[in-house]
Amino acid sequence: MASILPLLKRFGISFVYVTAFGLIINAFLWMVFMITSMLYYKTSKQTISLQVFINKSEQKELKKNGIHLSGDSIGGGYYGTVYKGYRKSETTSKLQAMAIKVIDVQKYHKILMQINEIDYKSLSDVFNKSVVTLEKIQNNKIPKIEKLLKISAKDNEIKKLIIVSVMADMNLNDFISQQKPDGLDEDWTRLWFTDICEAVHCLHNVYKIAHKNIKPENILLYTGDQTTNTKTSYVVRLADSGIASLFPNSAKVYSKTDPICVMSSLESFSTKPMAKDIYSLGIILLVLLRGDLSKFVLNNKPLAIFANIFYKFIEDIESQSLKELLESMTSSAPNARPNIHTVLKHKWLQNIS
Ligand SMILES: Nc1ncnc2c1ncn2[C@@H]1O[C@H](COP(=O)(O)OP(=O)(O)OP(=O)(O)O)[C@@H](O)[C@H]1O
Repeated sequence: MASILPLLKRFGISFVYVTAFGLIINAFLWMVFMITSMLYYKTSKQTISLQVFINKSEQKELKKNGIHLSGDSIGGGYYGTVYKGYRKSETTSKLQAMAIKVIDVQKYHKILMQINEIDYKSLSDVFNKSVVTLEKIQNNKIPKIEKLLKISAKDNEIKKLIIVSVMADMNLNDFISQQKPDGLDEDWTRLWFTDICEAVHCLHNVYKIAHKNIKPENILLYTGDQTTNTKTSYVVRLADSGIASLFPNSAKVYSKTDPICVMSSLESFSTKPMAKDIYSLGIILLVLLRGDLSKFVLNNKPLAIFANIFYKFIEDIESQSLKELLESMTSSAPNARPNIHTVLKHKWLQNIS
C-alpha cells in the first residue's frame, strides 16, 4: 500500500498535466480554426459575390469567334471580372493576347436593387440603351471592342456580357508603382494626361455619357513592339469606357479601401456624373505628377487624413497654372469644376505659361 500511494500521486500529477496540456492544445486549435474560417468566409464572400465566371458553353461561343480563354482572371471588381485570352491572327498566325471582361448583368442588377432601391424595369431600360451606345463607341484613345457577346436568358433578357479587347501591357497603377514611384516630369504628364482627357472628351461630348470609374487601373498602356521606356513608347487608352453607363447614375457601389479609389469616388455620381469624372481626372493628374500616392498613406488611415495630404500636394505645386487647373478640377462644388472641353483648352495643357 505504501508503495502504491506515491505511484498514484505521481500518476495523479501527470494526469493533471496531461489534461491541462490537452485543454490548452484544444483551445489553441479551436482558435486557429475559428480565425481561418473567419478569414476564409470574409475573402470567399468578397470573391463569390463579385467574381463572374465564364462557363463551358460561353467558352465555346468565344471559340466560335476565334477567341480562346487561356488563363486566370487578371482582376475584377463591381463591373465584372477580366480574364486572359488570346486569338490567332488570320494573316500571320501569330497569337495576340486578349482581355476578356465578363459582366453578370443579372447578378449586378440584383446587388443594385438591394442597395439602391431601384426597380428592375428602370435598371434594364438604362442597361439596354447603354449597350447600344457601348457597341458604337469608337475612338483612338479608347480600347477597341474586338468582340461583344450578349448571353441571353430564356426570356431574352441579357444575363451576361462578354467584352473582348486587346490586352494592354500594363495599367497606369502598375507602371507608376513599378517604374516611376515619384511620378513623371511635367512634359510627360502633359502628354499622357492629354490622351486621357481626349478619351473623356469623346465620351462626354460625342456619346453624351460619363465614364464614372476613372482610376489608374483603368488607364491602359500599350507598348507595341517597343522596348524603350520613354513617354512616347506607350500608347495610352482609357479602359472601361461606357461600362459604368450600363448602370444608372444613382447606383452607389463603391467600397474600396484604396485611398486613390476612395478619393475618386468620394461623391456619388447621382447628380453630376460628368463633374465627378473631372474630379477623378484631377486625381489622375496628381498621380501622374507625384507618383504612387498610396505610399504616403496607410490604407486604413481615416479619409480626412488622406484628403489633407492630397490638398497639401496641390498646395506645394510650383507652376501656378498647373496648380490652378488641379484646384479647379478637384473643387468640392461640382458646378465650379471646368468641363472637359475647358480642361483640354487650359493653358497648362496647351503649354502656354
Ligand atoms: N484590355 C485590357 N488589358 C489589360 N488589362 C486590362 C484590360 N482591361 C482591363 N484590364 C485590367 O483588369 C483589371 C480588372 O479590371 P476591372 O475594370 O474589371 O476591375 P476593377 O477596375 O479592378 O474594379 P471595378 O470594376 O470595381 O472598378 C484592372 O486591373 C485592369 O487594369
